[in-house]
Amino acid sequence: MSAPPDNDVLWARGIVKSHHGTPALRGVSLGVRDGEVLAITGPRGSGKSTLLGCLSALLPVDEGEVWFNSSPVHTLSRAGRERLRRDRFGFVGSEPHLVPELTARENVALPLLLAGAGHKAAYSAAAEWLERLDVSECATRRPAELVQSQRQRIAVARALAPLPPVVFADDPTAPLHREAQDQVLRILASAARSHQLTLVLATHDPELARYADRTVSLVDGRLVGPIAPVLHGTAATAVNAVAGR
Ligand SMILES: Nc1ncnc2c1ncn2[C@@H]1O[C@H](COP(=O)(O)OP(=O)(O)OP(=O)(O)O)[C@@H](O)[C@H]1O
Repeated sequence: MSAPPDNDVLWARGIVKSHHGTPALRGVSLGVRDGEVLAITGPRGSGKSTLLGCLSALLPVDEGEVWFNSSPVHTLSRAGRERLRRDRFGFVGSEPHLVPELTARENVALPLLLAGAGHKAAYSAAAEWLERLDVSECATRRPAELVQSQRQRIAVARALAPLPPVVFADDPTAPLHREAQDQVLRILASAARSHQLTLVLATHDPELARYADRTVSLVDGRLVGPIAPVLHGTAATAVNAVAGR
């Protein structure tokens, strides 16, 4: 087994994954560099969510390897994967799953409090992120009192507030209209860049991939197109250089 390159925060090789016998990934190899904003595009059903799930330790792979910071993820137990997700990863899905009993500010402060932050620091960070996401006015309201697009902005604030090393975003702008999509993606990408977070963004809309440093495309469970899977090793250095990687 060869070790992943040092500057890749995530590294996957030959991932195969099926859902109840339906193949979703058919041998995906990919490296994500530390601090990179990477977009994974592809049509509906091409395997984007499954790839994000495998990279973010939500789903165990059927075959292949996934590494995070040079440590294997594919060999972790379920509890180990859960710990990794809780401690190191942030996640924004296409539906905002907020705690209904908590206000917006409490929802955003929650991961910080669980990570051991003091009450004052957690609440002031939460207020700051709500402001950045343009939903300060929602701070003391509960999810049921808000519209879907406000809830989604709060979910984005909650994912970013603890500044996890890697944020996974699976079609995060699905509930938003076009202008808000651009604003939220701009905030996600700029927060990632200013805090040196790695952002892995899945979207079926190639337009939205313009916020990324690099885009890879999935079709039918395979990486395709002009942007090939990231290769490593001496022989690959020239190929990657030509491809601007
Ligand atoms: N829980 C599941 N059970 C059965 N099949 C599934 C499941 N999740 C995904 N699939 C199938 O796996 C394949 C890849 O799905 P996946 O959701 O990863 O694609 P996607 O590119 O993210 O699609 P979308 O853009 O619609 O979210 C599809 O054929 C899909 O129907």
